[in-house]
Order: sequence, then structure tokens, then C-alpha cells
Amino acid sequence: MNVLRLFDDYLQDLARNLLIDLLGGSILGGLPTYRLADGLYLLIKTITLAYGAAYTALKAPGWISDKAKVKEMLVRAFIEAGVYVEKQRKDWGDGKMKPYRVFPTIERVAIAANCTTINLRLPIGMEPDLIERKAWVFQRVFGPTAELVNDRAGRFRLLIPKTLPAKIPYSLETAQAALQRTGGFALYIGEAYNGSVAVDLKQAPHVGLVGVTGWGKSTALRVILNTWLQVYGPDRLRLFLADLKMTEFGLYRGVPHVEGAIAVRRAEVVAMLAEVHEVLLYRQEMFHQAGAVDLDEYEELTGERLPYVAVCIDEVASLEGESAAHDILEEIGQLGRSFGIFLILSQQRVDREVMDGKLKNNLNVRIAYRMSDDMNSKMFLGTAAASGIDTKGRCYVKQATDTVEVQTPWLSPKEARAQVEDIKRRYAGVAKAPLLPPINPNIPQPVELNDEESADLRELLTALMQEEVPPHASA
Ligand SMILES: Nc1ncnc2c1ncn2[C@@H]1O[C@H](COP(=O)(O)OP(=O)(O)OP(=O)(O)O)[C@@H](O)[C@H]1O
Repeated sequence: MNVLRLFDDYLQDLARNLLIDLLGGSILGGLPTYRLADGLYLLIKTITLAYGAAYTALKAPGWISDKAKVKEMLVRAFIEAGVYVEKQRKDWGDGKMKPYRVFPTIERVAIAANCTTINLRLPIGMEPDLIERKAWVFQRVFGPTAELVNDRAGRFRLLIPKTLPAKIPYSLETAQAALQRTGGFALYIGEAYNGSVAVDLKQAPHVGLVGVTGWGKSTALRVILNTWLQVYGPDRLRLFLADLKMTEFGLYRGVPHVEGAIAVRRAEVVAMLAEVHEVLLYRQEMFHQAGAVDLDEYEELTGERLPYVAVCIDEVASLEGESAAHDILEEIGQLGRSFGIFLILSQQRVDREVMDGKLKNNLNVRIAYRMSDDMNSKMFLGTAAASGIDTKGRCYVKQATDTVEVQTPWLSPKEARAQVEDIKRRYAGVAKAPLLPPINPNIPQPVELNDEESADLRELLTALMQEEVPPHASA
């Protein structure tokens, strides 16, 4: 009875507060509303109870069955992965010893809006590395972003992210905060179920971005480049851009961070890479002189700040057969990180015919938008997940052994262009230090002559050639 009374008091309070919210305290307090209020309380209580009952009746089977479904899938994963301990027990019927399996105990299944969390306790006699080695099975059952976390002795947590929103508007503040959180020189990719995703290029310096046409690669490149341009000045970042499709990087023409012209022909890309190679060699020499092992140490020892250099090539497969370009890309892949030189290579497919194995191996951050087939997805990510992507701007980001599902924010070409125009205005007239030293005046260099100088030189040469040949020279 007491419980009912308490419940009724609670409803009475709820109804009173609601009435005061709706009608205002002074009206309700100032009128002789006893009867009216009693009637309203009753009505509101009835509605609240009916709503509560209907909500529970509709949701409860879902809660039960969703949890049951997760548990059933989990046991399937345990069986498939062999994550159990086999024991013997006496059969009650025939009295014979028979084997049985002990699975990890599912302590809790919590289904939240963005992630399902399962707490597991290992049975006595099971080594933790048995379940850790088989983490891939959970990814196969629950999706490639399922993550197994070792909490403490014998306790694990399996995190299963829910689907992400199909469209997220671009926000510079969000992107900037994500870059800052890494504490390094980072690249912002987008939003995962548990927050923003940015990778520190000082840890994982080279990025491969793949996906079939029309599913978000260009947008991703815009998000990456526009974030960089708005966060770093040309004193901190220089870009070498190559766009063999001639569709991507046009809007960055004239941006002070961009070195030289945007390369659009194979020969131009080769020349651009030769220049990046010069920068690498020059930095190698500078760091050697200063006794520094990498860019951070160089800056610490000399007090001189050098810009990071990012080389972005769209449709890198178009460089097939350009062995000089491939050699340079490989060298940057191996040495670039120490010298603050990073690669972002985008491509539609990754099979052997279009992407060199050595080049692919150097790409330690892999971003896959929708891919053409399971084989390409597996070759790039180690899972077929990217071929099943059905949302534009959705990708899987793989770094070391971790794969997360990410939605790239939507940044329209128009908005991107407006941001770029702002950047150009912000840095108009600001001088930037060259990446390579000025040419040494003591070393003869090719010079361009005007017409008059050319005529003088021609005259001089003719005179020299007409001079008599000394007798000993003709012997
Ligand atoms: N992050 C995103 N969020 C929402 N929609 C997106 C996103 N990225 C792309 N889209 C949608 O997909 C379309 C194609 O995107 P995008 O041009 O980036 O693809 P792509 O893979 O680079 O194609 P292509 O290789 O042909 O340039 C866009 O016009 C837009 O409608």
C-alpha cells in the first residue's frame, strides 16, 4: 500500500509541476481551482500512466530480444573462434564422462544510442591471449569496427558501434579540436561513433585514400586540405598538389601554401616529385649538419621552424611506368616522416595492376570509401567491409590494426571555395621562406640572354672559331 501511495504522490507532484509549467504559478495559485485542478490532476495522471504502459509494452520485447540477439551472436562467435574451455562431467543418464564447453560469462549487455557494450569475464583456465588473438572473429560477426578492450585481469569489453549519421555538416571548430587533441601534425578525417577521428602524421606519415568514383573521395580531400589551410599558415605547411584528372585541386590555385603550379600532366608530376626529392635531400643535409634525427629535434637544436610538406596526388595510378616518380615516392615513403614530408595518395582501386605493392605498403593510414569489390577492400583494409558501404562520405580508416568507421563531414565545393578565398586574403602579401636555398652564385648557372647579348655572344664565338689554330694543336 505504501508503495502505491508513494507512486501516487510522485504522480501528483509530476502533474502539479506540469500544470504550473503550462499555466503559470500565479494563475494556478491565485484562482479557486480546487475542483478544476483535481480533475486536471486525474486527467494528467491517467495520460502519464497510459503513456508509460504503452511505452513499456512496445519497447520491452525489443529490449529483451535485442539483448538476446546480441548474446546469441556472441556465443556463435565464441564457437567459431574456439573461445571456450573444454571440461568433462559425468552424464546423469548413463553415468559416463562427457565433454562440455565453458564460454566466457556475458556479464552485461548495454545497448545505447551509439554503441553496444558487452562485458565479458573469462572462465577459469582460459588465457587472455586466446580471446585477444581471435578478436577478428568478433569483427566478422559484429562488423569491422567492433573493438575488444582488455579491461583488467580476466575482464574484457566488446564495443559494437551503431551506425553513424548519413550526413554531418563540416565544422572547422570540430576539425581543429580533433587536430589539437593529437598533439602532433594531424590530418582530420571525420566523425566516428565515439568522437572525431584525426591521425597524427608524425606517427603514421603516409595516407592512402581509395574508393570508386562518386562516393566521397573528392569531398574528403577538400575536408583535409581546407582544414589544414585554415589551421596552419604557409610558415608551417607547404603543399605539392598533383591532379591528373584535372578536376580536383583547381580551387587551390594561387593559395600561398601551394608550391609552384598544380601538376596536371605526367611530366609535370615527375618534375614536381623531383623538386620534393630535392627538399628531402636538402633537409637530410641540414639535419645531418645539426646532428638532428628528425624535424622536431632539428627545431629544438637550431630554433629554426620548418614547414611540414604534404604531397597530394590524385589518381596516382596514372603515374604507371614513370619509374623515376615511383622511386621518389618510395623514398619519401621510407624517409619522409623524419624530414616532415608526408604523402596523401588517392586512387580508385588498389589491385596489383594499378597500385604498386611497395607503394601500398608504405601507406600506413588507409582510408577506404566504397570499393569496387571484396578483393580490393581486402587487399587494402584486410576486410571486405568497404565494398558494402552504402552511404556517401562513409569510410573505414585503418591505422596499424585498428579499423574505425567514419563519416566524412560534408563540405560543398562552394563553401570550400569561399574558405579558400578567405585564406588567400589572409595571407596576401605575406612573404614565405623558400623550401630550398637560393642558388650558389659561385657555381655557373644557365642564364637567359636578351637579343643584344645573344648577338654579342654569337659574334664572340665566331671570332674565336676563326682564330688561327696554334701549330702544336694540329699535330
Ligand atoms: N561526406 C559526404 N557527406 C554527404 N554526401 C557526400 C559526402 N561526400 C560525397 N557526398 C555526395 O556524393 C557526391 C560525390 O562525392 P565526391 O565528388 O566527393 O565523390 P568522389 O568519390 O570523389 O567522386 P569522383 O571520383 O568522381 O570525383 C557528392 O556530390 C555528394 O552528393
